[in-house]
Amino acid sequence: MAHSVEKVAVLGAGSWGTAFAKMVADTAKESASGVSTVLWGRNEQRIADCVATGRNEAYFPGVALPESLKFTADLKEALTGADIVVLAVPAQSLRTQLEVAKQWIEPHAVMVSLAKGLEQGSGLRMSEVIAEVLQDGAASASAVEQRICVLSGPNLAKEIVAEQPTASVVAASTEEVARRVAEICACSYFRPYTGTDIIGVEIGGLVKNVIALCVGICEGKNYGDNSKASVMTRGLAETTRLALALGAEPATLSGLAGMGDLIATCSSPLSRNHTAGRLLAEGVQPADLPKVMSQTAESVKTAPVVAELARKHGVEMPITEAVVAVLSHRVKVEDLAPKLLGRSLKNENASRA
Ligand SMILES: NC(=O)c1ccc[n+]([C@@H]2O[C@H](COP(=O)([O-])OP(=O)(O)OC[C@H]3O[C@@H](n4cnc5c(N)ncnc54)[C@H](O)[C@@H]3O)[C@@H](O)[C@H]2O)c1
Ligand SMILES: O=P(O)(O)OC[C@H](O)CO
Repeated sequence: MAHSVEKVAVLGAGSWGTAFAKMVADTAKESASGVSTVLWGRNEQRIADCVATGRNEAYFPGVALPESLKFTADLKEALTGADIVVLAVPAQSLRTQLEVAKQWIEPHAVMVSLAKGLEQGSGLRMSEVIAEVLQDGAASASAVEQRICVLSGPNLAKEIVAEQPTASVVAASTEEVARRVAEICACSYFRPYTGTDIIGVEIGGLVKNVIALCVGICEGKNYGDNSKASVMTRGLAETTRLALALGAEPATLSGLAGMGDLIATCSSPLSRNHTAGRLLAEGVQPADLPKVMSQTAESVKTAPVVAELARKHGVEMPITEAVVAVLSHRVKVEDLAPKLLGRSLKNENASRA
């Protein structure tokens, strides 16, 4: 018997966590559902400022957050009684954060991953990391897996905070769970579609970051729209190859979590992955990116993990490999295009699947 949703906890008070929490609180208000929303952040001073001002100035200066949205730096308080837990911390922090949080997570709580990355070391997708951490002697693997959900799509947080119309995909192992999550965020400016292709949704979201970094390099080198469209299209082809090899459904990759997110991220100056590529082309060293940018660009750490996963499954991913070569100083940004264009000629559709 499914629990009704009374409380949603969002963990991670960065850009996407704040935007998502606002959306859940707005949805509750519009639908008069009575769902309460709490946003947890680890930085006590920042959370105290959010409580005092009703804004998260570090991420969205001047934006008033809903009055009903609660803020806390106390993880136990955030998680106690939460029917849905939304994980909005970067991919490489998720396992550590969840290990600490799991003692207070309700046994029935649905877990929603918002992160778009693969874990370094294990090569696992975020849904797999969550399953690994939450499984213990008490819960069967399938019972835990049924509670795991992912949400991904063309969702630039700054546009969502400005309440610009946006769509996305929520995937879980059953439509019923995906729908429960969709219902907490389906508001006047956000339309979540549901599905069961967790692999396709996750791979679409995390590989597009790598492709966006490559498009950012094109932009920084002042290449025009032909170059960018070529990288995006062939980027989608290699994303699809990897996703299908891992068991995804082809339609997911031409949907919101695949092509949709690729278009948004590769086209937008708001994208941190796109920005990271542009900065590399302008001469910033890969190791200096975190210092120069104050926010997370997941592709920098995820690209080598994607390349490794692809090699393991015998999938060719030339753009990803080229990005990894740039990030590891094996190829200069100037040599990226010759490296990609100089490969042996092939039929466009031959290696799609
Ligand atoms: N920003 C967006 O537009 C957007 C949209 C969709 C998906 N995403 C994805 O969401 C994830 C988070 O991105 P973001 O944009 O919110 O990043 P961000 O850099 O804006 O914020 C990340 C937050 O997580 C916190 N954090 C880092 N490590 C932590 C830890 N161990 N414990 C607790 N908190 C920790 C940071 O302090 C920061 O507040 C990424 O995987 C990103 O790809 C972002
Ligand atoms: O800013 P980025 O590059 O992390 O992209 C944000 C979202 O993933 C876009 O959907």
